[in-house]
Amino acid sequence: MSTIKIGIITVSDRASAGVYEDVSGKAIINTLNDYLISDWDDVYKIVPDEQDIIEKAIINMADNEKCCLIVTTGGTGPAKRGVTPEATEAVCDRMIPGFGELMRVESLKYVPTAILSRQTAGLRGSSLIINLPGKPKSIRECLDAVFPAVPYCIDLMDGPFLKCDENVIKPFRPKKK
Ligand SMILES: Nc1ncnc2c1ncn2[C@@H]1O[C@H](COP(=O)(O)OP(=O)(O)OP(=O)(O)O)[C@@H](O)[C@H]1O
Ligand SMILES: Nc1nc2c(c(=O)[nH]1)N[C@H]1C(S)=C(S)[C@@H](COP(=O)(O)O)O[C@H]1N2
Repeated sequence: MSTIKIGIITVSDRASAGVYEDVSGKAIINTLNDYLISDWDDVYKIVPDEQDIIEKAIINMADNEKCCLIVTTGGTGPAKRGVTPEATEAVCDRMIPGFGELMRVESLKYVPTAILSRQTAGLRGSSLIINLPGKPKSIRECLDAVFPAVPYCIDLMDGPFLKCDENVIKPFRPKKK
């Protein structure tokens, strides 16, 4: 069986320049390690807030690395250089707006500025791409909300079966594969 690969893309001018450590990308890896019982490998990249560079990173992880899931962090807000949702939409075949909608609703429990995130999700080939905000604490807040739907989404794309630790996160699969 081929290994499950998951892409993590940190989009931040300062983290990519080494001004600060990328805490958010590592938080994604730690959270997925908590959730998943299945063995998986991360494909990890830090990029600046440049639309073409973000697009190339997503395309490489989807088309070449064959990541079933790609999670981005950062660049989703109204700051002028924030273009991660635009890069995501540009490379996706189809969008799944419910991810962004649910993450914003859940995030409102933590911060009134949750509505500032334009985060979205979409499909490219056999990859699901999900945007998260940049703040380290937003990673778990958002992933806890939407991850229960992720394994079934990947099932429906004929991707690998993601087995989760149900004491940590309960995936919902309406139909057995
Ligand atoms: N990847 C990250 N790792 C650690 N902290 C982060 C990360 N991204 C954002 N933050 C924190 O969240 C704050 C708000 O993030 P902001 O939206 O300004 O993104 P940023 O990536 O820092 O911006 P820029 O791309 O201009 O460097 C930052 O000041 C920083 O403290
Ligand atoms: N769960 C959660 N969502 C959140 C936040 C947060 O702290 N927690 N921060 C908000 C803020 S302050 C901003 S500006 C937007 C966009 O963040 P980004 O530009 O770093 O992606 O995400 C929002 N969503």
